[in-house]
Amino acid sequence: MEEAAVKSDGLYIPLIDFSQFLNGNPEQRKQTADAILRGFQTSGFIYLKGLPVTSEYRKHVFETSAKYFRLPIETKMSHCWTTPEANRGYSAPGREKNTDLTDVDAIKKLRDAVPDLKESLEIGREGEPGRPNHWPDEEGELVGFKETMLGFHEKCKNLHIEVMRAIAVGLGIEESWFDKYTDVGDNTLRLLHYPEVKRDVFKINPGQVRTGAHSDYGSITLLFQDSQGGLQVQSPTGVFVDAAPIEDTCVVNAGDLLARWSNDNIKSTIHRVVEPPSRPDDVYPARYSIAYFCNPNFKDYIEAIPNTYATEQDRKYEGGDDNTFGEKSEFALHLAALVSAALPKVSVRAITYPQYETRGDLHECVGRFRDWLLNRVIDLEVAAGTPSPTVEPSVRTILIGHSMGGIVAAETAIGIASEVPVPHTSKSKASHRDSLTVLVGESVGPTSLMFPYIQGVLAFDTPFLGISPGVVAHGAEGHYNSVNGALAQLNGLSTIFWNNYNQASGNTGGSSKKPTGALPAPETPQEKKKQSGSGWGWGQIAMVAGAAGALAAGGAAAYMNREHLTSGWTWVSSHLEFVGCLARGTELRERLAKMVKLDRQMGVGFANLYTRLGKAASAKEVSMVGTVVGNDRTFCNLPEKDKRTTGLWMEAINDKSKDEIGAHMAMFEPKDNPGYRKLSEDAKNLIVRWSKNEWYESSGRRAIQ
Ligand SMILES: O=C(O)CCC(=O)C(=O)O
Ligand SMILES: [Fe+2]
Repeated sequence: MEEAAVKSDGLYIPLIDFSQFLNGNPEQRKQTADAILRGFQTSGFIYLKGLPVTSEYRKHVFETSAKYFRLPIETKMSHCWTTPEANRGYSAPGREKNTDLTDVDAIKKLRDAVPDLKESLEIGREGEPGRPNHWPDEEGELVGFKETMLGFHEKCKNLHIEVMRAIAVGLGIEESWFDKYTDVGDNTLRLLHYPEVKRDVFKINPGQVRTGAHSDYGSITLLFQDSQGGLQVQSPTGVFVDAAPIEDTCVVNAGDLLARWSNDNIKSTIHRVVEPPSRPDDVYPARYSIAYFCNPNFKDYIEAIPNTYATEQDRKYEGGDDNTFGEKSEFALHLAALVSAALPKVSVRAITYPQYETRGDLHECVGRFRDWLLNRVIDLEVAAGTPSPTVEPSVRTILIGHSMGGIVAAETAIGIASEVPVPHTSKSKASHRDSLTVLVGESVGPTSLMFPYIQGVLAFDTPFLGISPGVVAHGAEGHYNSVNGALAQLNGLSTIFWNNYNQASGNTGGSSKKPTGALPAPETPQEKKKQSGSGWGWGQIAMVAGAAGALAAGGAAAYMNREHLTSGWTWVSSHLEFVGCLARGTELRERLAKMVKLDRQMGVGFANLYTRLGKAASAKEVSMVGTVVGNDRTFCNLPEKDKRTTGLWMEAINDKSKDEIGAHMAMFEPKDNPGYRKLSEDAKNLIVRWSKNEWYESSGRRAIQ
């Protein structure tokens, strides 16, 4: 039933007859499912035959693809790939470089030196709001192109559903377990063409490849290759082994997401495309392949698949990405609903920024967030059909950040606004003449220039002035101290808290009063495993975004996650750069002052809703500071009561929480925060207050796809 498709250097890739799963009896189905799962577990790759894709149909799709690539480059460039979010359209040779590198400069260098020798067309789910596919005009040879490709997209979508069912059967869980993740079909069909290339090119440049070594990022990839060859898969010993074409088969490999989703039971293996196996001629012929990259539905919450771990302890990865504002961003959605009801003239949307993006250096993170925000707003403006979005944007954004996310949100707003001349009180009539005049114009209405237009920054428990000494002090919450200790040991970071402590106590003295926090307990092997490469982040940014005259908000997460507090060094160091911004006292105060200025001069609303402990909290001994009365306990350092320099700070009392970090984390959990309703109301009222202006009054709610 199972043969070897590839067997070399310790790499074994099985060739499996999928018809035995699709049409077989229960025993055949189970055996086939087991073989499929085993293949994914051992090499991360399998070959499937017996597919519901006839040779003629396959040939037709490949021929249609070849016709497409024969179009002149200018024609193909007319519908080119634009943003990673949309991931649709044509990519010319040299645009993409497949690699597992993550450093932007290093990738650029590599791409310049050895660009992938390929071109491609990405086709996403047709009809996804705000993300249209970029189709070529259907003329001549290309008549019927769209229909063919959408038909194949659908065919592959069904194949994805069936392969995931086989994995479920192999794992011994409900066969339909994955169906709820695969029904939408948030998958990408990618037509690939590797143009013919002189043999010398590979000789002259030893690093030259057709597609650089990489792993795929989604759940599974269905790869249809022609007969030329060149695909290689990395063996356990690090050797690249040919995964030679076998007629009428499909190569299926698991991606990074499935590896993580399966608690690393399944492998996501590195592969690449090189020149075909040696031939006598001087020119390697063109190669065509078609990859179908599968993902769970983009809206889905992802956590470990059942039966991929024995006990809770064995679960290596945290679920989901977007649980700061409640498990499925409920708070963001709830708030969007409240705001929507209060602002009936505009459409309101909540959009969450992916958690994994909030890493590393603060300024780089802000840059990435800004790019993302810009793309999202452009998508919304395009969907709304706004004629000139940069002159008269119809989208207004409220950035909403939790914890450190508030700092990202504030930095983003400051950055965007700094490119806008401060408006004079008298408006020049010339300002709306054309977009260029407006952009460089000196005296214009504030609303016409900022793009994306930020209406407000709403922060939740953001330590704009650092973290309160009570949080770091050695006290009743024993295990939290390990991380504080770890933080304190790290160069530079020790000042995060102590600067603020000094400030709070009026002590401007030196570093002699640093805490001598205990180092974290030695990690268990389990914990170690949990941290290495797991990719969880301390933060996430969530957005509540509106469209077509609406609002958006972005923010981030808990930078201290309860479960991760005990994990010590790795946690701290992996986010060191980012958390490090808390150590820069002057920068902290300047940031706040800039936000206040933005509020006053440009009408960008700004507030920080900070947690304060209520009835459940006891007074707490704070070493070197004294005693903090129970209900004075906050997570954030509070400003002196001068709103002119620090903006609006509103308390959000939690009567259930016994400690500051608990309150900080439970802000958006109704069951752990009795003040949740009030918090939501306060947040809504602020957004409504900031948004009820001329723009709002002149809006009419428009339907957005
Ligand atoms: O063209 C191929 O055979 C493989 C392409 C690939 O691995 C990819 O695009 O991710
Ligand atoms: Fe790939």
